[in-house]
Amino acid sequence: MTTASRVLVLNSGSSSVKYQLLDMADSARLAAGLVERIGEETSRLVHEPLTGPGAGGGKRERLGAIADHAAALRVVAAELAADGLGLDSPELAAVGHRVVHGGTRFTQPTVIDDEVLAEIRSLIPLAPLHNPANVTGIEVARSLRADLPQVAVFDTAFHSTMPEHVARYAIDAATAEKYAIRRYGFHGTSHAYVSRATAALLGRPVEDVNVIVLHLGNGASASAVRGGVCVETSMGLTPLEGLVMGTRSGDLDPAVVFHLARVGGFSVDEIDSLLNKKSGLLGLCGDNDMREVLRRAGEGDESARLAFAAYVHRLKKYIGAYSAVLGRVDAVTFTAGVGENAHQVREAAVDGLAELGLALDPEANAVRSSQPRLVSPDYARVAVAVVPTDEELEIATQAYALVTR
Ligand SMILES: Nc1ncnc2c1ncn2[C@@H]1O[C@H](COP(=O)(O)OP(=O)(O)O)[C@@H](O)[C@H]1O
Ligand SMILES: CC(=O)OP(=O)(O)O
Ligand SMILES: [Mg+2]
Repeated sequence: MTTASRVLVLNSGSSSVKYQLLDMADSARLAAGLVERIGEETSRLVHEPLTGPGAGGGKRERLGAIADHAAALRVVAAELAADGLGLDSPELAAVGHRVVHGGTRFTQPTVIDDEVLAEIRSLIPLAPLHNPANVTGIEVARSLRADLPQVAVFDTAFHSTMPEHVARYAIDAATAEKYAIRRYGFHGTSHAYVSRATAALLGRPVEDVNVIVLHLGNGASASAVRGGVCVETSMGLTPLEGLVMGTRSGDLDPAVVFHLARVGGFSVDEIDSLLNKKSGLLGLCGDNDMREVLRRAGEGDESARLAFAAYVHRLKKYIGAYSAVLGRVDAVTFTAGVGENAHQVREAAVDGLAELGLALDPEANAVRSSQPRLVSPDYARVAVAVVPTDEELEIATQAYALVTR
């Protein structure tokens, strides 16, 4: 039995790496940071040691080009080492990796060996913005510390409980089977963590609570969770389906793709890039950051107002749809960058849904806080909650449970 109780979590996104070092003996955060704008001239690292000699000194920032994820991870390792928290530490029990796509095979946290890594690599076509960065994270961590267990925690895992008739697309069954075409769902560690935290906030057992979770970050997804079990989610084969996102379209008529190809002469790659990188809020108004959209909309900018209205309309549709899926809803919970911070989005999404039992307390909704909280009045049949997500803590918890089992 090992006494090592620390877990380093790497959450690699398409152009960023978020990381945390946690001590699972008491769930304490020992260091945290972020590298963003990887691949650009203006890359930025923010590192905060929360223990050891560097603690108390606040955040350290480094600016300057970081070419790719491998370079970013080396910089992260060096920052941690500078505080005596490097990968060579004997107190490390594991590295936990967020892996976005786990396909049909990975529905549980998994210790990574060569074969598992090859399988994660083979899923790159289903998550081209995410899985390559996840693979790089695993390779770099292994190269720095070969003896340490590396654990993959999959975004798709929490959604693997969706019933077959929810997960299947209504297309030819043999074709779907041959190409593994079905709805997988993403942001699962966040939906799992936030749905549990919502039950705790309501003071009720998870088994008794039905929650609609709205994870609104750069990528955005909704899920319907019945008694702690996911029964429906808005993302599908890839993280493109569903809500309007920062740069992704979410739902559209698939014939848009044929039309662009036949009439517009677009290649498949060009359409992929259009829908994943140049759509959503960015496509509608030229800005993908909700802060900027809100600022411009507040100044009367028409395209920003349109983008906001389209974003909120899609949210409302999913709240309505998932109310029908669940039958009884106890809470609607907002999380991630937009959900936790943009009170205007929460207000507009819930507006007009009194018949579904939803109402907001405007004063509570306007309060800025990093704590889980209710923003609905006591009389509301359905609670509206804001719960900060913590994918890193959830990944560390799952990874640590696996390696100490
Ligand atoms: N104060 C704020 N008001 C509105 N939106 C915000 C605020 N802070 C962050 N955001 C939004 O949150 C998004 C990032 O969310 P986050 O959950 O960190 O995303 P990801 O993990 O996908 O990178 C930003 O693009 C921005 O639009
Ligand atoms: C799966 C997904 O969309 O992740 P992110 O929001 O980090 O881009
Ligand atoms: Mg995220």
